[in-house]
Amino acid sequence: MSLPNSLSDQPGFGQSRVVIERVSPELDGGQFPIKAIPGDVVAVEADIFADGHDYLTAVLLYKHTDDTAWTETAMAPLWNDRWGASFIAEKQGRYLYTFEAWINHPASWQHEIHLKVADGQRITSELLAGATYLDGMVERAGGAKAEPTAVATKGKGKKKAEPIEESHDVKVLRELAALFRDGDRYDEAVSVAESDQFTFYANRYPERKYSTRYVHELGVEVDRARAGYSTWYCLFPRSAAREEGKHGTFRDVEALLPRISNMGFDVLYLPPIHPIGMAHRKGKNNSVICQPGEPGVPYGIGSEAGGHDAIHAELGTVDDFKHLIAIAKNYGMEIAMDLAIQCSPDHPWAKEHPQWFKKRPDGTIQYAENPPKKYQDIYPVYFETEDWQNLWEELKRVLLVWGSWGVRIIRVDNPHTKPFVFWEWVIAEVKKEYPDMLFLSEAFTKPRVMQELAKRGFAHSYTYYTWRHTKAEMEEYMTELTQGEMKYYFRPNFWPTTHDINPYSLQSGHEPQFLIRYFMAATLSSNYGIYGPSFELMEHVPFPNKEEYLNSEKYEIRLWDWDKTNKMTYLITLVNRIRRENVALQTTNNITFCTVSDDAIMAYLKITGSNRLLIIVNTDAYQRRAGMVQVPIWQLGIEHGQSYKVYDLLTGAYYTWQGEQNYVELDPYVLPMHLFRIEV
Ligand SMILES: O=P(O)(O)O[C@H]1O[C@H](CO)[C@@H](O[C@H]2O[C@H](CO)[C@@H](O)[C@H](O)[C@H]2O)[C@H](O)[C@H]1O
Repeated sequence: MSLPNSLSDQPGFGQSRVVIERVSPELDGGQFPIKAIPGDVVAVEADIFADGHDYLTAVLLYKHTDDTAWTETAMAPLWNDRWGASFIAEKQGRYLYTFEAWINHPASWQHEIHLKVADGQRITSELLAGATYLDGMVERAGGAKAEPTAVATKGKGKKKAEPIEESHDVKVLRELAALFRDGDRYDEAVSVAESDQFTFYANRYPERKYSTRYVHELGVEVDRARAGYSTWYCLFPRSAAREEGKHGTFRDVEALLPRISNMGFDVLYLPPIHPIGMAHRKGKNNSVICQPGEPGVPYGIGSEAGGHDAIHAELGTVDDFKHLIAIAKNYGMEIAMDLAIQCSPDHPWAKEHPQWFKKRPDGTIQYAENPPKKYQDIYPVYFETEDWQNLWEELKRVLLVWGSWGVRIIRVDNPHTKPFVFWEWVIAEVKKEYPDMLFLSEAFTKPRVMQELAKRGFAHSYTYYTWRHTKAEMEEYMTELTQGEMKYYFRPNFWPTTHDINPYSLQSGHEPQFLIRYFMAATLSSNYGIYGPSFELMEHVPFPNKEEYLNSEKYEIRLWDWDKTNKMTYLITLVNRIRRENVALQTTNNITFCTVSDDAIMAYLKITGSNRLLIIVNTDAYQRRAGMVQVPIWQLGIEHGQSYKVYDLLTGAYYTWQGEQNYVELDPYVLPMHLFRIEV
């Protein structure tokens, strides 16, 4: 908008008195969309005010980008010039929303006459002003102007206008205007002027000539439901065989699907499945020397057999992979692929597009690093290459090939070492072809960088959950994720461990600690995942002095005991079932922490509609803890002194509680958690 001293010739510029600002949500001045899933209520607010004391009307306008017309909904004043409204993002895709507001002169007029009449003043002149408002309403209701009743026709003198069938509203409004002008019916006119009928018509046919339209049209990116609620299981397909020393195949993975689906997982994430290079191939335990026969790291992508659009032959063929995707679908599961933009020196790109790799002055290429980690078996791709357009197009092509195989979820390895603008472009491009595609950002880095990736289009993001342990840390982190601006665009995906991270907190192998870490991930966040067989078996032996696993299957084929069941597999299966049956666990931001007298017991309410859960966990894996939980009964519609039942969905136990303060005791060696459904 130009400055006032430029005396803009924009129509209405000098007459628009309403200001619209401090819109929420609005990300970075409208640069990025907020996120939703179909059916979400998008609640918005703005400061809307004008000079003087006039009454205002404000509307929220929204539309799906497939629609041409905007839908309008009235905004309600909240407090101190803050206004609010909401709409439902019904379908997938992009919605836009903005605001418009204007001075509601008839409402201001009506308010003033109320005061004058109450003060005993006569309002004859005011009624005439009211009549002109009604004339305006007549016009906007589709009625012809009151005067003149004849129209001029060029060259033929005056001709009588054809009588037009007027609408009910027009007739009523004309009658009211006549009434306001009829000095003999003063009392009747005053009563109409003060009536709801007048308010109704003033709102139905508003004068919007000098309205203010908000400067931005803001976006809502609506992803499919799995963006909001998903349960991930990671496995290396080459370790899916049931025979020592045998390379696993996609068919072996298919054989595991019934088990993984019975445990309640709906996304099966596979680390890279492409040919693995020979040059600088790594050996067992991250050794830079590879012994003959060692399989290398799946992230060392590319060989003579192909690159990112090829499949590692020992796993199967493209058709086998498509078959796996189809069978997984029968079990209600999706396969997520891993995008790692890097190349073994043997990758076809290294030979065909040497300009995509940065050469050092001596002509060699520096291997990739994520300090302090060294990835000596791969070249990083050089995004500052002069040939960047072709590089981007090739990466997009790869993703479209994966889409053509039926893949609709992609976990992206280290996205934070590639330009943000690339992600924004490629995600949008791929979604044009495959609107269902979801991207998970595996960025363990600075907060601002993680946030920016989410804003640019990643549907899910890895988080710091893995390193948040105490009740205080957990509450603080959850508050940051769910109460501030991040709640609009950053969907956390909680992982207690990953194939890269064997956290110090779990290296003791202490079972209660594993159970607690699992349970919190699955109940704090609607999206969570586990590094499958390793986590189930509570694998914990570290590579010395590192947060990594000894004998990691990143470097070797492992034989897992897929038949093993234990307390962890039991808890996982049960909690995943509870997550499916309780909608309150299918959203992350519906959380309220409760005060507990013990500093290790954490309690949180999760409420969606009538589904009300109270989750209590002892974060101290070594000691029995007890304390009083303060239940915010006012949020639950429970009266002081009223008793209510809490039903533990984990154990089947019922407790009768009363009022706000209730006693809990949790022994980590028995079961360090409650998952209560509140029944009033
Ligand atoms: O850097 P991160 O900790 O986020 O880990 C991710 O990226 C790594 C590089 O792709 C990847 O590392 C693994 O693959 C490398 C290339 O083959 C190899 O040199 C590393 O030793 C191995 O850990 C890691 O698995 C991935 O999740």
